[in-house]
Amino acid sequence: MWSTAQAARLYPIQRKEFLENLDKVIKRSDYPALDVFICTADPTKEPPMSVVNTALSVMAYDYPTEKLSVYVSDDGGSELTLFAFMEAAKFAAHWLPFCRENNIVQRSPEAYFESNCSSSSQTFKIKTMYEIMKMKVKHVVERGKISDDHVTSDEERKAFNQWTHKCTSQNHPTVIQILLANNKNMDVSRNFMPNLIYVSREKSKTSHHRFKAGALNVLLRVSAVMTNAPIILTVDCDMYSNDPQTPLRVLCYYWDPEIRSKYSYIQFPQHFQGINKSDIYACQLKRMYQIQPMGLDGLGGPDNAGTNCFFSRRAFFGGPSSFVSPEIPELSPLHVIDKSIQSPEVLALAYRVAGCNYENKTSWGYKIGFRYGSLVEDYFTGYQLHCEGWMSMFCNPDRPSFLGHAPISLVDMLNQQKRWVVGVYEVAFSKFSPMTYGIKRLGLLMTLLYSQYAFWPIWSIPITTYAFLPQLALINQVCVFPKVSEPWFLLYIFLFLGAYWQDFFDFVSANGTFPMWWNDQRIWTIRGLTCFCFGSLEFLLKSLGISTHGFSLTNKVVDDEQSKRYDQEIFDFGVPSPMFVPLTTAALINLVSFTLGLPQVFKGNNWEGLLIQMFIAGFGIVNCWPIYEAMVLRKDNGKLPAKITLTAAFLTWALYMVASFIF
Ligand SMILES: O=c1ccn([C@@H]2O[C@H](COP(=O)(O)OP(=O)(O)O[C@H]3O[C@H](CO)[C@@H](O)[C@H](O)[C@H]3O)[C@@H](O)[C@H]2O)c(=O)[nH]1
Ligand SMILES: [Mn+2]
Repeated sequence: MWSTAQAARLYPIQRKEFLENLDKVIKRSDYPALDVFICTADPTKEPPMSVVNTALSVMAYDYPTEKLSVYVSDDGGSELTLFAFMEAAKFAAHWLPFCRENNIVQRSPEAYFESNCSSSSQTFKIKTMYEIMKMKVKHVVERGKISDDHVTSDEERKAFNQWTHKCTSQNHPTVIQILLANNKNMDVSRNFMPNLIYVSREKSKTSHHRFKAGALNVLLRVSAVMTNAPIILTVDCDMYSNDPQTPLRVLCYYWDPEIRSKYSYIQFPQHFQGINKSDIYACQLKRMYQIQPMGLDGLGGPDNAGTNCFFSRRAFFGGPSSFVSPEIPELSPLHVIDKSIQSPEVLALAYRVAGCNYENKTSWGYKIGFRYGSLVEDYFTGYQLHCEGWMSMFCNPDRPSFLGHAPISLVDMLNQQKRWVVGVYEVAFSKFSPMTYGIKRLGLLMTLLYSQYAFWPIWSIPITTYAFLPQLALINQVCVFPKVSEPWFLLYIFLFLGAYWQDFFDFVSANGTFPMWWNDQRIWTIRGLTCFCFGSLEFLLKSLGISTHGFSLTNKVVDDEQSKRYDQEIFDFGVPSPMFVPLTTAALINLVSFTLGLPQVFKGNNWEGLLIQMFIAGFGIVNCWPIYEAMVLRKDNGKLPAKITLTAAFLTWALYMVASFIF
């Protein structure tokens, strides 16, 4: 595991773009078109207003509006989301010129109004407008239906009539709604606005919808029919643009034909907003999102992170020198659009390609488009593109190009990463495993790095071993490590200090602080005992055909009490998740073994032999501190449920008995 990570240290790259030179090379009128894909899947878990903010922030890009189209995929198939977007389209007519005329850099309205924005009367007016929209959308979402007085035109009525009482999120026809067209709709300053298109693909119980990858493939096809831009940006609904010049940065690379013919995507990192000071859940994932991609960039390119990524459309249709043509010519990246997006033929074809049976007997998801077969469709797609011979790039400007929200409760974070575990195993143990398939196509170094992710969850084996074995042995006075006086002792000290120092150094060089790093290593041990174990088990059960699993959305709604605890840096256990059981058991075993070991060591009973074990148990205790607090000291709703504590106490006793029997 350690050696796979070393490849990322060999050729790290840090890039810089010189936007001021762009004008010397390209005229604004020659900019290539850009299609933006935004995914959302459930109006209750992903508040529509947050999706609206994502969309508004990219619609306000510093980019010619006639070249810009924003497609929103609503996998929840909800008229509430459509309603929110109808409101957003109206608000955009004010927001876009406001940003342009006042040179606003923060173009997500929510983030802008939260920051110390100017207090001019114009700002006040637009803020009021935003608040009214927000209230209206919130009200509609809370009630769960759209009352007649919210529908203002026949066109809107017609759109909502597509929902019948039979529609559910898993079973409904396609709805495609052009909310803004860049040759028709003008803002209040009489400039055209970008295209804004709502897409809810057809879903039926009888055909697999392939989660996010399926949604993105529908957008790939619908956008091919409507605008067919050569550049595609994918953004999740929990992110927003934090820099309106981001597409210009992309052009700095993309405009070079040499680069265009070799590179499939340019990945921007995920930076998060609202993380507490020492990032108690290590949600920034600094290593995965910021440190490693720089290293990968020097070897062949970063893996894909699902969001904040600019793709070349061509990359979805075979390798750089082996074009795979789609089943109908209208979907080809080479196809030239000669009709307006509102024309009936275009719409009819768009409806057809969004149908749930359209992909049957085609190459979509296998040779074309985003790839199916893994819950981490982003990792898998990026990997497949690299295997086909594409390269990719990592671009990390000083001002974060995108900002997003990370889960702020422990269980949300663990559930999210449990899904990732299942996803990476789906790749690791498939015919596409980096060890067998990747190695022939990627070379050794890239294979090592892809394997590092594919086999990421096997960390649970050493972590679980270290959490229990030395401690149980300590309780029974059995030494499992060399004595202080033996030369091997030094090896352990060297490995421990070396690994921790290297880890710390990496972290701090990526602008991390000591408390952040401390939490990062704590969460690493927690993962090993929770989501890594449970994800592996889930994957095993699935492989044996005993259970199935889906894409469990990461929760994006938080209650006030929870976010207050988060701001105070207090761990949130709250729900009785089975994942907490091994964690709490480990916490108790470490405590028990340390307490029982201490008097023995003081008495001088074999202290030389037990020192490392005492150290590990002590280290475990320090790391488990929030768990003890949550177990006994706290009274709030985030404390550890009594059920978990009791189960863990029983297991601790059982382990103790078994161990004394064995040792
Ligand atoms: O059936 C689905 C499921 C999810 N989504 C969308 O996928 C995105 C990511 O979902 P989220 O619940 O936020 O998952 P995260 O774990 O936070 O996302 C990370 O991991 C995913 C892979 O598991 C990647 O797709 C994401 O880009 C990456 O940020 C969201 O916009 C969802 O709306 C869909 O469109 N359809
Ligand atoms: Mn997310």
